Amino acid sequence: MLKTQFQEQVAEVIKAVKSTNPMAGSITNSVTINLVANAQLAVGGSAAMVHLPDEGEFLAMAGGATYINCGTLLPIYEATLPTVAKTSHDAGKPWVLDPVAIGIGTLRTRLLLQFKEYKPSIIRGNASEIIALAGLWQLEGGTGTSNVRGVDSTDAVLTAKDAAISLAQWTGGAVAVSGKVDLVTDGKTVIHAKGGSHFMEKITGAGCALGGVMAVYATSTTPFVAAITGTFAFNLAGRAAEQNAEGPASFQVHFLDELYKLTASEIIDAPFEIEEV
Ligand SMILES: Nc1ncnc2c1ncn2[C@@H]1O[C@H](COP(=O)(O)OP(=O)(O)O)[C@@H](O)[C@H]1O
Ligand SMILES: Cc1ncsc1CCOP(=O)(O)O
Ligand SMILES: [Mg+2]
Repeated sequence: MLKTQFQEQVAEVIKAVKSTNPMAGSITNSVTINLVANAQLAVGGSAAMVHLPDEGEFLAMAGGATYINCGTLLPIYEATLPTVAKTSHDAGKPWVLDPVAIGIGTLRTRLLLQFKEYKPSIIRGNASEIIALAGLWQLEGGTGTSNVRGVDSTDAVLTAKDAAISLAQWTGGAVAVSGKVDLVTDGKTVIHAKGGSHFMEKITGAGCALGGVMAVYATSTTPFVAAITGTFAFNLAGRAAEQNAEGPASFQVHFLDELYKLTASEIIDAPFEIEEV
């Protein structure tokens, strides 16, 4: 696809979400739940966070897409997460997976393994998480969880390229690897997108919020375009927020303002390169 065709589709979904206020429900971690909801609202979406299986199922059917983030697991999630993933998959509804902290504990490993058959429409993670998920699913480019050190990446984004491509080819959706330069792929085309801010590594939840925002965009376009749109929005808003930030706390405040202010005509300024696989 041509660069201008991506830009047109990204501008379209930015406009559509602002005018339709689509709902994307989330089952997400207790550390960053508030930032996720605020980021979803800032771009024009509607947020709803739940923990229980029947409530998750309800949101999956009522909303346009669902976000699952396994950051802080509790025993109830053993029932909730597979129910929501299966409901979304069987209903043909898009769902976004953030495999936060893959490798910690047996429940997380079991759930992430189970998600393979429910084919998340978008998988979003940092490089270490994407490599580890491909490893868990026994796909090319994946390895064990040896480089996962909690929730932060110890790998460079480009080292996760093969893992991202094989995950996308398995799901038929999109995979986004975040970092200084982000990589988004649908298994055929790879987008390399620049921008953002070093402050995004100094606040917790930039990645979680990005997954939640991708779910909002996934209500209104293809998984690949939704993942690209979220990535561009965060790169532009992060870059702009840094101009007025004195540290991580003021950065987070400015970041939400910049996400809110971002328009369809500005998003076409997001810098990116296209690579065909
Ligand atoms: N050093 C950086 N420079 C610019 N943007 C960054 C940097 N690190 C992360 N980001 C941005 O922060 C967001 C979250 O990415 P990341 O920090 O990799 O996720 P996670 O929080 O899951 O580890 C993405 O939008 C990414 O582009
Ligand atoms: C710190 C932490 N611990 C468990 S989940 C979580 C949040 C991780 O958020 P992000 O990956 O977006 O920085
Ligand atoms: Mg993360």
